[in-house]
Amino acid sequence: MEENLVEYRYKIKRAQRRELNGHGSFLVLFTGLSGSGKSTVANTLEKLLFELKIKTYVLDGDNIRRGINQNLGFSPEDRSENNRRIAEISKLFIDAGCVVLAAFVSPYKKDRENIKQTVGADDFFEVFVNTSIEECERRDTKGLYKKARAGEITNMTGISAPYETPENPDIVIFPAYSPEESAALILEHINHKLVL
Ligand SMILES: Nc1ncnc2c1ncn2[C@@H]1O[C@H](COP(=O)(O)OS(=O)(=O)O)[C@@H](OP(=O)(O)O)[C@H]1O
Ligand SMILES: Nc1ncnc2c1ncn2[C@@H]1O[C@H](COP(=O)(O)OP(=O)(O)O)[C@@H](O)[C@H]1O
Repeated sequence: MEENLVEYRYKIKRAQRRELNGHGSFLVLFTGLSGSGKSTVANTLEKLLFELKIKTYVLDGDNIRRGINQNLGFSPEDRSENNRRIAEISKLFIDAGCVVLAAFVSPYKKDRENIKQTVGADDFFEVFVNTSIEECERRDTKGLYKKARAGEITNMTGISAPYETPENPDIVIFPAYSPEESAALILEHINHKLVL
């Protein structure tokens, strides 16, 4: 990091923004294989929160990679950098008073740990979307698994790149739950974080 940088202390603080919004702000990180249901559940939860007049924002792997992270691929180093930037973006949104719903494969334990450290443990909630590789491959919503099996995609998580299962997620979601059930369950578990 550049050593001649001094943090400018903003006059309006995070606590004041939370007060203005009337609710807490934090990151809900959805991690799991491609096709596990991260985006579906994150967007279903956002709808529930939106209806409760909670200020939210969804950060989704595919979308972020089409914009700010378009220079990154799927090597372990690029995934780490992708996750690092997501953490920093989440931190800004949390500072702005929003509940951030981030849906990323985030396959490495170290990267998820770094995200937690960046936003702070109190402002971090980890959702493991525990859908098996077999089920994700059966869904193959984007045709990526087929391409990976054909050798057209390298570094495909679950096929030719690892997914390190979360050891201590705050909640685990299974495919037996409908997206609505999953969202409602997560809401129950994050409710206390919303209360100021
Ligand atoms: N090789 C490989 N492995 C995994 N995923 C791949 C790959 N290539 C492309 N995609 C698509 O990119 C999305 C995953 O990007 P993420 O930013 O979430 O991944 S990571 O956290 O940096 O590992 C992922 O989105 P989701 O399907 O929503 O998970 C895929 O659509
Ligand atoms: N119980 C479930 N929960 C979430 N998604 C499910 C479920 N059952 C089937 N699906 C389907 O699986 C797919 C998951 O895709 P998506 O949400 O984009 O996953 P990811 O963001 O993890 O890649 C969607 O087509 C969704 O409709």
